[in-house]
Amino acid sequence: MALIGKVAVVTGAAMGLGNAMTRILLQNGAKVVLLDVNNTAGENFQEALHKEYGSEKTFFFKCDVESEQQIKAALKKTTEAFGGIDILCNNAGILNEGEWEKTVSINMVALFRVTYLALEYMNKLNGGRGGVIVNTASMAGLIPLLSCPVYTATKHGVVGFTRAMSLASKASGYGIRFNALCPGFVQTDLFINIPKRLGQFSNLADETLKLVDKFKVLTVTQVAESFLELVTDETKDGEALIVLPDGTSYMEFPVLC
Ligand SMILES: NC(=O)C1=CN([C@@H]2O[C@H](COP(=O)(O)OP(=O)(O)OC[C@H]3O[C@@H](n4cnc5c(N)ncnc54)[C@H](O)[C@@H]3O)[C@@H](O)[C@H]2O)C=CC1
Ligand SMILES: CCCCCC(=O)/C=C/C=C\C/C=C\C/C=C\CCCC(=O)O
Repeated sequence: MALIGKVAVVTGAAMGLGNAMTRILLQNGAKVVLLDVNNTAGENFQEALHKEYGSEKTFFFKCDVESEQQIKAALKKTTEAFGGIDILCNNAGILNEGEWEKTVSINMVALFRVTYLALEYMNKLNGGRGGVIVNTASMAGLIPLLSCPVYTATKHGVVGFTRAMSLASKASGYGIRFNALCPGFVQTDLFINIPKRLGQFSNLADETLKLVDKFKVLTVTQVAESFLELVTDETKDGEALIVLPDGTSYMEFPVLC
């Protein structure tokens, strides 16, 4: 799928992985709508992008993915400004075992809601152009992370949702591919703050650091390059792409029927 002229929406776009996804989409010719709850970081990033790519290629909306009203408004304005949506990157996420209900709300409930609301514009059955949805899961969506049971559960939920939506899309004719991105540890604010966010599992911080030593840490640029494959390669649908410093691989799931 060539990205020239395509319209992408990225949640959690202001910082970390979302920032790198936005950059790689722009570098490949897409227009990008940035959604983020952090207004200052979003406006600063938009200003930088306007200088680099011109003001026609991006715009930023302050949008909390937990708010149905704010998502609806952002998607409506995106379609009015750019004529449709071809790519959705559900990337906003947090890790906070202390505030575990909020972790479920942002990582899973909001991701489902943004997807359903975006389908109203993207689904070919609704007059949309089809396209691709990439959900940011994690290695913790495939393997349990001992210090983060709720984060692990949300990321397993994202992988399951992605795979089921892929099947629903194929069976119904939405014209939309669904893929999950499953990186290991990535050098971002979320990663840096892990020791402060383990809640009742803070006694397991050292065990977590051992895992970091074992898996090593990715840069956001490395992950964005793998993300691009899920967006552009039309053969990838219902996939979970593992991204680690020593390489990438597609998860092989059991086939029971
Ligand atoms: N950093 C890591 O080691 C890994 C991160 N991930 C996942 O990658 C995604 C991005 O995380 P990072 O870039 O590391 O984190 P980050 O903390 O650097 O960036 C997250 C961005 O999401 C935004 N955000 C948070 N809550 C939001 C909300 N309610 N509405 C809208 N925007 C919101 C933040 O303002 C921020 O700009 C998350 O889903 C995370 O679970 C997956 C694997 C590893
Ligand atoms: C500690 C929070 C990390 C949050 C960021 C994130 O999503 C990163 C996850 C990266 C990898 C870790 C996930 C699972 C690995 C856990 C155990 C593996 C043990 C099995 C083994 O082969 O040794």
